[in-house]
Amino acid sequence: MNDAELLGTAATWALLWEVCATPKPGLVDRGGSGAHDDMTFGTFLRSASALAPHWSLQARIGIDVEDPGKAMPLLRERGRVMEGAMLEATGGVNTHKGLIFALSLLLWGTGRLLARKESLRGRAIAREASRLVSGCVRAELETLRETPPARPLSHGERLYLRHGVTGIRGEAERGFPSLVEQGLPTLNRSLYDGGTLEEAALDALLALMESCEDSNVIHRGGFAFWKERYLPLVRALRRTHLRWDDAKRRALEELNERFKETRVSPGGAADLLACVLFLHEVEQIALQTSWQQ
Ligand SMILES: CC(C)(COP(=O)(O)OP(=O)(O)OC[C@H]1O[C@@H](n2cnc3c(N)ncnc32)[C@H](O[C@H]2O[C@H](COP(=O)(O)OP(=O)(O)OP(=O)(O)O)[C@@H](O)[C@H]2O)[C@@H]1O)[C@@H](O)C(=O)NCCC(=O)NCCS
Ligand SMILES: Nc1ncnc2[nH]cnc12
Repeated sequence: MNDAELLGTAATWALLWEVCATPKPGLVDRGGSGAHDDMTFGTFLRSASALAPHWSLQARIGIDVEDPGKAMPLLRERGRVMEGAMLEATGGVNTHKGLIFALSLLLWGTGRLLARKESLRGRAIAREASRLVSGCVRAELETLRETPPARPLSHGERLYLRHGVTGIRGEAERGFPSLVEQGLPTLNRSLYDGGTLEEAALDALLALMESCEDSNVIHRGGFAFWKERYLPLVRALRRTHLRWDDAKRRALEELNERFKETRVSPGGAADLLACVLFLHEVEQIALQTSWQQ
């Protein structure tokens, strides 16, 4: 396998682990469909399979194309092909749209560092990736105030205009702070403490739920719900259950039941979890190959 193919495999591995990790509150996992009535575990496997051949091409752009201004249109073009493949595989359901965007940026960042023979640490990859989207909150969201488009606004765009929520764009532009300051360190700490990869992934998911502006939760539950109910609930669960035991699993299952009733889905945090798993896998591969750690 060449470097781009190896990175593509790491991306698919991350998508599969994200959906397999169980129990996830409100999300699709091996136990069920959470708060979703239009997708199942099988839908995610189909989506991940359809996306699998494309990730190495995004990594290849990273290895070959140095200039972010030249790389971004190429990544977008491939991203649109990927969205088409996803929709075809899932019968029109949006399983991984946000992730196609975020992971394509990270694959480019990883490819760049590889080409420059620099250290492949998660933080460095995220910083590099953010160069692709510098100024995008202003360019894509703030300008909506001055020139509203004729088409319907996306959930993310509407939430920015109403509440200043920057969602995935803000996360990417700021160098993915939820990934590098919360998700990845939490995953590593949990593994260091003896947790399984699944337990560590669930710990990372909770950390991401508490730290990111999840436009999926906010659009489904409302801004006040997110700030006053959802965030305190997640914070309390994390503080009460520091270690893995039956009580912690039960608490996650109970939260899943609550989210199912209220249709709350932390889809943005799920996408970021796949990104954390990808960064973790890249760091692991770097330990075992000639890549710089
Ligand atoms: C920039 C794009 C990602 C497109 O943005 P768009 O404005 O079209 O979409 P958003 O509404 O902003 O949401 C994008 C998806 O990103 C995920 N997400 C949300 N918050 C975060 C976060 N804080 N960090 C990371 N990721 C986040 C989220 O994906 C999950 O939600 C899916 C379900 O979403 P959706 O269908 O909207 O929700 P439902 O409730 O199911 O819908 P209804 O049935 O009620 O309608 C779930 O599967 C997760 O994957 C958001 O959905 C990019 O795609 C794009 O257009 N790029 C082209 C332009 C570009 O490149 N711009 C550069 C910008 S920096
Ligand atoms: N496991 C999951 N469930 C629901 N939405 C998601 N978006 C990304 N992963 C997801």
